[in-house]
Amino acid sequence: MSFTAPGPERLNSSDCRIRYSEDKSKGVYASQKIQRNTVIEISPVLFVGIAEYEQHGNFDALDHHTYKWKDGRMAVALGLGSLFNHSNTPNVSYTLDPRTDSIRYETARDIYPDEELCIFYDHKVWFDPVGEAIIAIDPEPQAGCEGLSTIGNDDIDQEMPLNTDNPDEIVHELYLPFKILKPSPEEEDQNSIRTVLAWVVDVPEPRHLATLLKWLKSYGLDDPNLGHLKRVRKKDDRTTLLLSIDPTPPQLPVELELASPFQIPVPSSPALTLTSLSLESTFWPTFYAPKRKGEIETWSCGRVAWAREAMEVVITEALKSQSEGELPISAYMPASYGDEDDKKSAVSHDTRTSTSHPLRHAVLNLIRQVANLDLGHPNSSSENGSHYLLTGKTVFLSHEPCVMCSMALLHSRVKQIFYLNPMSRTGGCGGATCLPMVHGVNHRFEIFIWKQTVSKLAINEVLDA
Ligand SMILES: C[S@@+](CC[C@H](N)C(=O)[O-])C[C@H]1O[C@@H](n2cnc3c(N)ncnc32)[C@H](O)[C@@H]1O
Repeated sequence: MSFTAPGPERLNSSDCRIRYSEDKSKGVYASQKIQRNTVIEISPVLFVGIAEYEQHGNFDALDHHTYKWKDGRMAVALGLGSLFNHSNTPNVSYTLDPRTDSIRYETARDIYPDEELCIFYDHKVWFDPVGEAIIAIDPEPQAGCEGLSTIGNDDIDQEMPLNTDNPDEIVHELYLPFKILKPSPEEEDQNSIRTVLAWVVDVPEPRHLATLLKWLKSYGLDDPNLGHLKRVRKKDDRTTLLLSIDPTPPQLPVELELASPFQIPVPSSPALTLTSLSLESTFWPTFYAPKRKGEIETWSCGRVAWAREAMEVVITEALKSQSEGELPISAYMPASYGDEDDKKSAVSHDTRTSTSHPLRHAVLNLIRQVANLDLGHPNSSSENGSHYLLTGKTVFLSHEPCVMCSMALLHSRVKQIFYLNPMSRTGGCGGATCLPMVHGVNHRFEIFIWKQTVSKLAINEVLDA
């Protein structure tokens, strides 16, 4: 029997062919250009019951061609379905259709003649994948194939090959190499509204308002920190003007013969939801800015490539740390994507072992390093601790930060963090707790969890990372 016999000429309407390669044996290839989102194959499936599979399927060649169906049965895809090879950057997505007991394969991008058509099996595969260029694959090969990743609906996560020709092309959330931890909407009540004390004054004569508004401006009291609040409140025939949030009362123009200003609590930020709008407006009329809440920024190919590169640095640095006798934990703050003026970057390791100091975590070392960088800068300001601030920056981490480090990141005003290995027992960003989402903290940052964990960097799960 020949293992290099060409497959049949025309297999389906998309004219896909079977070809052989030394590394992967059979695979599916395009023989002409295929547009993105084209259904190239619908494979009916044959089912193998769980008991039957455990007795037989587990041990024969079919094991390499089975899909785990959502009800636990194993499914053998007929047609081309069993011949798609795996890629971490697949160009074909697949969905299981329980109504018709079939699997539908669709191109995730434009395909060119002679390109191999690959699907994404799972983050852990049981063989050494050939031709992968992206970050370290979990090296633990599994004894047998336990089926391709469990699929049961359309929400399978897949990575899309990045379009290097067009770095601005938006990558669909489904194809991102990371998950976005979305905060659940906060329960809002009167007590959850954050307020500051502001000076206000009653203005019995509405004609004085214009004079007072001009006066506020000339005295520099048109504070941008009050931009989320309306200047005037009209309630029950009473007109009140917002003056300032300074600790001392402003000196009002005497000729207007106004009563003394007084202090009241006003919301410290704009209303992000309609509920908070009505709650905040009971304190003082507030502007509604719904877009700012939980707004998830879009990810372009260029930005995803930047994040991948940063994760590669994190892995390399964590392994370096390990080779130096430390824990394999690292943190990396790259220059911000798309900001040519931002050159600030820093990388750090966990140094608990060499320093015999329990607080020398990678994150704390990173923040300390940034502080040192900034203190050495001629324009640095150490006022209010601002020299250690990571405002607007992204930090990439080999592990989910512990509660202490999560709090330090929160204080540092970091914009977002990415981490590889979750720490379910000790993590402060989704594991044991999620500090940026705790009620009452004064800053929130976005959390992105890389879909692929790296077992080479595994540490004891009760350790603080
Ligand atoms: C569903 S089959 C795919 C078709 C298979 N190549 C064949 O000739 O029958 C899965 C098997 O293909 C091989 N394979 C799939 N993707 C591969 C990859 N990226 N690198 C190496 N081998 C791969 C592995 O041996 C795996 O068990």
